Amino acid sequence: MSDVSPDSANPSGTPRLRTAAVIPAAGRGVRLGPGAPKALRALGGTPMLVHAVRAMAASRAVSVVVVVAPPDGATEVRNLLDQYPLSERTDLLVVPGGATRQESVRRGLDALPEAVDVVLVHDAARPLVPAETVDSVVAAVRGGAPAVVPALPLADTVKQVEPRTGGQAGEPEPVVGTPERALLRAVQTPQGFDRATLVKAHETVALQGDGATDDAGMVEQLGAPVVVVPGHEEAFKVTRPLDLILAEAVLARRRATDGYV
Ligand SMILES: Nc1ccn([C@@H]2O[C@H](COP(=O)(O)OP(=O)(O)OP(=O)(O)O)[C@@H](O)[C@H]2O)c(=O)n1
Ligand SMILES: C[C@](O)(CO)[C@H](O)COP(=O)(O)O
Repeated sequence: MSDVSPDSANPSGTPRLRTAAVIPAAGRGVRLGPGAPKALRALGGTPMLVHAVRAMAASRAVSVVVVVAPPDGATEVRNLLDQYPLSERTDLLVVPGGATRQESVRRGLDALPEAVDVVLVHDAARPLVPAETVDSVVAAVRGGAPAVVPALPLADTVKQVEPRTGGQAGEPEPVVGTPERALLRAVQTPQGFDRATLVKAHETVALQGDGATDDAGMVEQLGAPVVVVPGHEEAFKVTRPLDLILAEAVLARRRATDGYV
């Protein structure tokens, strides 16, 4: 088993290398519908972002959390998070985000303390990821994988289509293939990385202007290996209104059975 013990000073007093979680939370949440930025919307009466920060801090491997706030909202987010203090072993930083998820993650990476060698990138929009999933991602990175992705097999058959851009919504789209479902995985976060690998991916791929939808995709473009570990069905992303209903139900069950706050 790899070392996922808490980060702290070692007996000689030299700071140990540390694991940080960057939480991009600067999106609007257009698909969720009108309202406050998605990360600040309530889930069980508590902002979704607070659940996501707690989910990262619940892993004893994580000692630094960097929240990437909406570009004009870093002070507001800092003040909000100060109302939900974390344990003393977790440092919290808040920085302003950018226009795209990729840019927001890069700003989070720029804020990392020097001693950090492993970085998790976790969507604020996945507030209910269990600590075991976080731990298994960190363990795989500390075990030597430069990029680790939690993922689940697909429940639906997937079709590749020729998209009808500019046409009427709902216009039939020709199917051009059916990928073999057993070879596919639906990817979640936190994705875990050796820091140097992720920084290089962000420098290189971002410069090429490629709009990768996840961080591991950028590492793939570098040609570095990426591995998948089992994800968790409760690590789903709150994207559309129905997801919020599901998240409320999961949270209510946890509060009733696990004493979850
Ligand atoms: N400029 C952006 C865009 C997205 N994100 C973050 O990236 C995560 C995953 O993105 P997604 O669920 O797509 O969030 P939104 O971009 O907010 O959603 P939408 O596309 O519906 O607007 C979210 O935690 C979101 O806050 C970010 O930090 N900066
Ligand atoms: C990173 C991610 O959550 C992995 O599934 C996903 O790619 C984010 O995509 P989105 O389009 O920003 O929701």
